[in-house]
Amino acid sequence: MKIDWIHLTKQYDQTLGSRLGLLDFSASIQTGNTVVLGEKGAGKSTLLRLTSTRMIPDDGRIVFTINSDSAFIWSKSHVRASEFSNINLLNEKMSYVPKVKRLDKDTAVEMDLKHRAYATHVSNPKKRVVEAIAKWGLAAYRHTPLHHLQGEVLNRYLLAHSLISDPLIWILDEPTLELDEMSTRLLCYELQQRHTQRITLIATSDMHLAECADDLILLDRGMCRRYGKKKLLTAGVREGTVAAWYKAMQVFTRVKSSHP
Ligand SMILES: Nc1ncnc2c1ncn2[C@@H]1O[C@H](COP(=O)(O)OP(=O)(O)OP(=O)(O)O)[C@@H](O)[C@H]1O
Repeated sequence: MKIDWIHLTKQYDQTLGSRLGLLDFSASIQTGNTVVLGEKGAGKSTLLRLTSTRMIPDDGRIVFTINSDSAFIWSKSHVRASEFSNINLLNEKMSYVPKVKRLDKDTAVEMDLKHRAYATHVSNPKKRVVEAIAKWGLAAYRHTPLHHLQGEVLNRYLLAHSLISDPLIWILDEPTLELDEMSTRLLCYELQQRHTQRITLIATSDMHLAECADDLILLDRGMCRRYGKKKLLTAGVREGTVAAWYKAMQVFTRVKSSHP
């Protein structure tokens, strides 16, 4: 299984000019945990939104290869009515957790998880929902309407919901922003369980979570600065950690931009 991003570009339209989301981004990832790093506005969320097919690239394409018989392409020219059923098939295999502060649905937590389980045709859906509620500490919120969820609980619900379908591709935008230590540990455990057979793409500024990476992508002002195996990239810094490597890259950027 792999994802290839090929010359991906996204520009946001604004009344006072346009803003660059991503520029000519090319990279390729295989099964494992890929962590996307970069400063504010570097393009992390843009890359995740495009990959989740919630947003259409202006240029370039994304190729999702599930196995030798199954591949999907996401590009401007593929967003034609005739191709939508294909993208729906891809979306059944993919879960995306965006950064959200509130949901505007009235459905109760348990009911919504059940809907997701039935809609994605998982085996033994009732058992799966019971397990998800227990695992993510949602028992006290089973009957709570989604629009009442916030902060920590909302984030745990989003993770539980996204995992119900056991997605082949899991996309997480800053998943630990509102998580406590215990839930963060649970997330890291989940990432370790998944990494041999599935793709997980995570944008984060949490260096503890970033250590769960197999691969790293570093974005800088919409462009790919570095990407590759975590082991190889972090071998270049004495501490051998993602945090130390990322800090070194930031210092290097500052020095470079002050001596153009
Ligand atoms: N909906 C939008 N409309 C206009 N510009 C946008 C929009 N979303 C993002 N941008 C701009 O695109 C660029 C990349 O934003 P993006 O959110 O992808 O970066 P990021 O690395 O995820 O940043 P952060 O860490 O702050 O979330 C930024 O300059 C941002 O202002």
